[in-house]
Amino acid sequence: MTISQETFAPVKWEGDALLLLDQTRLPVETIFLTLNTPEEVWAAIRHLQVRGAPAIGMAAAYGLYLGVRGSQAADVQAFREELNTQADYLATARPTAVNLFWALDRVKARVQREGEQPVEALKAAVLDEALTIQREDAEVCRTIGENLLTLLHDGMGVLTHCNPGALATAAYGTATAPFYLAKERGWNLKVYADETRPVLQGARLTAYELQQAGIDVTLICDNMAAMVMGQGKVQAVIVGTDRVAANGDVANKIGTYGVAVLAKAHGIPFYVASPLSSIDLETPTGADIPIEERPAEEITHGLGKQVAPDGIKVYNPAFDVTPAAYITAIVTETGIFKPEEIRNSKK
Ligand SMILES: CSC[C@H]1O[C@H](OP(=O)(O)O)[C@H](O)[C@@H]1O
Repeated sequence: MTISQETFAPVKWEGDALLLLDQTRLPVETIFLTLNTPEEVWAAIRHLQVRGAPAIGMAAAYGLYLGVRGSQAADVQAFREELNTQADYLATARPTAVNLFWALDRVKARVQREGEQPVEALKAAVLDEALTIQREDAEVCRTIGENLLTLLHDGMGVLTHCNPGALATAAYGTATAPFYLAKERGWNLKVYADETRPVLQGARLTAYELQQAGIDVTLICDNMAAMVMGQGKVQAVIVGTDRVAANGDVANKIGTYGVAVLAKAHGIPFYVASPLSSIDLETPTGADIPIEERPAEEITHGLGKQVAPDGIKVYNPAFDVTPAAYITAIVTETGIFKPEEIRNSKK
């Protein structure tokens, strides 16, 4: 690998502050923000300065610590109430990626497990759990990559959508993890990255991180995916996810459903890379996944340039749901699963 995974770390706890790589500035500028309050973390998540399900969870966990590190709570109960208030606030940043809620719940459960400790010890436990979430995510993503590699071979063409990359995780990414591991093994996978309108995570982030790592990546417009598949350039599709429902339906960046239909039409396997932290067995089906709608300006003023008439009606769902029937397999750190059997991934 020509570049360290550290380069892409979306968030870093350094000293006594949260450093956040502002992903709205990539690929042209590499700007790190120092965040000191939960309000700043909330805004960074909402405005996609940090994005990607695992990275959102990590940022929220650190945001929770920023919210309680100054607590003057007189006892454990009062501290827990403050913690819950901050968690409830951070949980309103974005609705679809279950990792946001998973991470907040995990920190709260850690404090619950600590029992009757001095408040200062509980604060330390909050930070420790946030650090642990980030540390574990890197290993989870590498394992997902190793499991995905068993489905691929040297020289394959693989299409991906949005940025399920190192920038969305602690390292390696989920769907991009096999690309990095293949590079380490000397394989030459040919990656086709959908630009992913309207926010262009594929063009701005996936193309950037894979190119920086010396991986063979070709950027295409979303409307070119069918042609690339029809030309036989793609032998597999791998995408990330923001939430997997109990029946194997998958919420992911808008446009994923269309790619899955195209893959099926071309007889191309469609894999979803998902850490267990993105699998939500409490959500029965894809129809129950809240889909975030984002500002019209993301479409009418793409990257600041007006491209549509004033006052035009806009529909801007940030995610769609791919039915389990279009998914060949969901690949987690615990193995490779048929979507309808995703419950087994957590056994
Ligand atoms: C590995 S999770 C990445 C996931 O998150 C992206 O959405 P957003 O950029 O809006 O946070 C997209 O759905 C990716 O697949």
